[in-house]
Amino acid sequence: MKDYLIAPSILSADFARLGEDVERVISAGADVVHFDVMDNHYVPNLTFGPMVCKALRDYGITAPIDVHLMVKPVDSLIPEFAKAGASIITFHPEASEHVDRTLALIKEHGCQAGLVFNPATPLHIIEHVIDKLDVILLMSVNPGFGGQSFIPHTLEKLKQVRAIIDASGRDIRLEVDGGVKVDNIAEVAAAGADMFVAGSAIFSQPDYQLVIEQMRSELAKVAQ
Ligand SMILES: O=C(CO)[C@@H](O)[C@H](O)COP(=O)(O)O
Repeated sequence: MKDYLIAPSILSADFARLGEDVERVISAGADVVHFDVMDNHYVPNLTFGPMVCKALRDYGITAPIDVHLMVKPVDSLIPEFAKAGASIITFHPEASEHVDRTLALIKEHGCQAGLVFNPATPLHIIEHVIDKLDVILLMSVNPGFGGQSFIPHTLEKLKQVRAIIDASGRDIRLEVDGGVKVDNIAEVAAAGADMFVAGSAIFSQPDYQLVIEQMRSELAKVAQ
């Protein structure tokens, strides 16, 4: 099977017991912690910042932390998140005045770098910065909230980005975020994604391991 990564979005975790809940989901078989940073400016919701990322590291979380910045401006938070233990930092091109500089800043701070595309954001910028990308994240919902429905048009966009990545010959993860569930993950993988953010699908269930196993068994059905 392809090397697929499952990244639970802790937006849907139990904030009152965050360390415990994140440890539980990683022990249940998740690969990456997806850490949604919202500023009530770029998106209409407010979550957490570098202090909470550091608190998870101090608690003993060693899994990669995938920081998705839904903030504007972006740059001042990058050193803070790198210091706090982020592994991957992604941001929205609309939120940075200088996308190339922001990507370079992430890499200078020792993290993997990625761009995030909203459902209506065009993809043309990728060709200008592909040499600096470790991750491309396609939003399959409008950012700001968990529990929304997957926007079907994302499947076509995933196919386009998969073709761009394959043609580049570069090792770039194609991540998808929003409305990913057991019953659509295979279709999303078949369109080209290899990293799956899932919040409500995992954290709303009593048995995280069962959901993650069901997702992996759906992924095992995808033709290579
Ligand atoms: O970034 C976001 C929303 O802005 C996501 O990470 C959601 O948190 C995913 O939640 P589900 O759609 O899986 O419930």
